[in-house]
Amino acid sequence: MAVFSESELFAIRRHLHQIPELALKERETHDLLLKKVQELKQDFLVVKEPSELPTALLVLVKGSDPQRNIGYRADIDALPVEEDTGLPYKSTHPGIMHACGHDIHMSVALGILSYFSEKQPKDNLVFFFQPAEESESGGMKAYNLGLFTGDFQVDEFYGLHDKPDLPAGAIGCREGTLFAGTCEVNIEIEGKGGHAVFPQKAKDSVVALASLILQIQTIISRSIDPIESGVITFGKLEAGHIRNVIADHARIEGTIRGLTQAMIEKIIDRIKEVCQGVALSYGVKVTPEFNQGGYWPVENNPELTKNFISYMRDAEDVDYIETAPAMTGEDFGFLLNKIPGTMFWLGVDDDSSLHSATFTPKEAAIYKGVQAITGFLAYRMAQG
Ligand SMILES: CC(=O)N[C@@H](CCC[C@H](N)C(=O)O)C(=O)O
Repeated sequence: MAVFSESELFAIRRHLHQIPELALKERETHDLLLKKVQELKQDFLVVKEPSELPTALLVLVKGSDPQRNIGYRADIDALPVEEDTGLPYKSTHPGIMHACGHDIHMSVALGILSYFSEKQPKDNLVFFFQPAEESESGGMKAYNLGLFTGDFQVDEFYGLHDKPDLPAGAIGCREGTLFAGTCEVNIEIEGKGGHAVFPQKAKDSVVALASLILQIQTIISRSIDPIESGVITFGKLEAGHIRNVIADHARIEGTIRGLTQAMIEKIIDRIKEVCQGVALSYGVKVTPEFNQGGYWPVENNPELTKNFISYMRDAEDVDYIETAPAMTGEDFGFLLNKIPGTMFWLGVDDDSSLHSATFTPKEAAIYKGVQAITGFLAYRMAQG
């Protein structure tokens, strides 16, 4: 029954780090978050555990004289990455790791929540611990299930992502687009198998696939305006069974990135055309499939973001850094399309990048983040 101290937040973060879980399976994480919320003073708190999205957790902090409901979102899922940090508190779940720093996001949110559980806010605050940011569009699911209605309605939303190339605790932001929109792309190739030495009798899906990948990569260099830019990465490839049988089937899985929805749509259209061309050239069937879900470009609301930046820039204890747009994606983009708000970065100072097995964010960022954001929320509420 007190505000979590810096050392308590470190302990919470380490515990969360040890129990990473994949999208929509964040049961242990949910239970730990709930336990921590239950340790707080309950006078102003209302907890919602939606059965339709069972690993999500919403906590309302009732304001003393509410003019609006301010939302704060922290994502809670982890990635299928085998941790290689050597940390004494490393993941205890084989093959799964908080390699995107959502353990930091959750700890910061708990720190802010604990502060306002003791010091009642003026406005209502809605904390949303969101499952499934890395895949499965948890933010979109929550919105479409109507979780932000009634007492949990949100008028403006804020949320952060950690950033390894900013100093620990620094706040980064920009007006306009902060994160790219993303779209998952899977492509199946159906050819005809046969003996390795009779290629003329087969339709080789591996050769078609090799050509397809190289041609698709030219979309970025040849089909789009270099000033606007985009990314296509295939991170997974499957084909064949053995060296001396021509593979009848191949499949690739990738991700498309663009800073505008128009760019994503342009890349999708060109991929479809290239698939048709490869199908003709190699006599194979090529079937692309696209899934954008809730990973829309993260577009910060102009007024709210100007206000956020103005506070962070002027605040004495905040190291504010203007950042460029990033090609990372975030399903907070969907929520910000429905509810105005601001996404921003929290520096965690590490040489390893997000999603790497050695990613080791600096814990010093947690408390600095809590202080900067509680300061901002108090300022925002005082604006009337
Ligand atoms: C912050 C971050 O790293 N987010 C992920 C989101 C991935 C969304 C989607 N499933 C995709 O891969 O296209 C990212 O990879 O940027």
